[in-house]
Amino acid sequence: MITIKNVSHDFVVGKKGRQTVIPVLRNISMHVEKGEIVTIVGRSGSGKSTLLNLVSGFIHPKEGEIWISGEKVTGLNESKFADFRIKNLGFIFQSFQLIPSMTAFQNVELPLILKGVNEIDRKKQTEAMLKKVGLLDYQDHYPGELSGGQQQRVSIARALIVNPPVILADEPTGSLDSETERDLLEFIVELNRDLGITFLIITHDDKVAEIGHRTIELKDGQIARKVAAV
Ligand SMILES: Nc1ncnc2c1ncn2[C@@H]1O[C@H](COP(=O)(O)OP(=O)(O)OP(=O)(O)O)[C@@H](O)[C@H]1O
Repeated sequence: MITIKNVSHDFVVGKKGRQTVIPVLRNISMHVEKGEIVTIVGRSGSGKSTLLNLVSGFIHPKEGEIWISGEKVTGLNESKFADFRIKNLGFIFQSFQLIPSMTAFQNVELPLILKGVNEIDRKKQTEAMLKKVGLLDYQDHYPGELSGGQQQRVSIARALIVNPPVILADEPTGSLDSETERDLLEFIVELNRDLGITFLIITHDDKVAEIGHRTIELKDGQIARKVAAV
């Protein structure tokens, strides 16, 4: 489902003439099977977010190739990647990334507008998705009028609305209390089991790492070890 082949990446920082190269990822190769939950752990600065940003196409690897759903995404230009993203990838972020001036309904509906779905179908699909995450009664609430767990559910509904085969999550429970975190992790496991969605999740949190069928540790930009789940 996701194949990362010999990917290396560095950032160049500083003013012209005094630039420094920061090597971040070195020769990473890994594969995520369809229907797997793979969690990526590692200390702060080990390159987790950089790896996720590369898979998401927000940055491009200096070396190596990334394949998603059988398509080589390395080398796609911005507009082709945007098109690929809307069809294939859903995102869950620690900070939810909801649009504050839009209601829960409008936030969830947005990817359908980008995809060109007509208004009647959008309403049907958005309401069905809000029902699925238990928030139909909150559809007219703005993000600021929802709890952290409810906001994260809106962001999951927004990720799911286009039926992506893959969801990429960056510290998905980082802003939640432990009870809400447990609910959300159960929900992710359910989505994986019932809908076969593949998850690639980066986290600091052992409870999140535990839901992975496999956990991969990054250390200084390299894969340190692969741990099979019990
Ligand atoms: N846009 C950027 N420009 C320059 N350096 C960057 C950039 N993004 C990340 N880095 C550097 O790359 C290294 C890895 O960062 P990254 O955010 O991938 O680590 P991480 O494992 O996700 O850390 P954390 O757990 O703290 O989020 C760090 O040294 C960071 O300073």
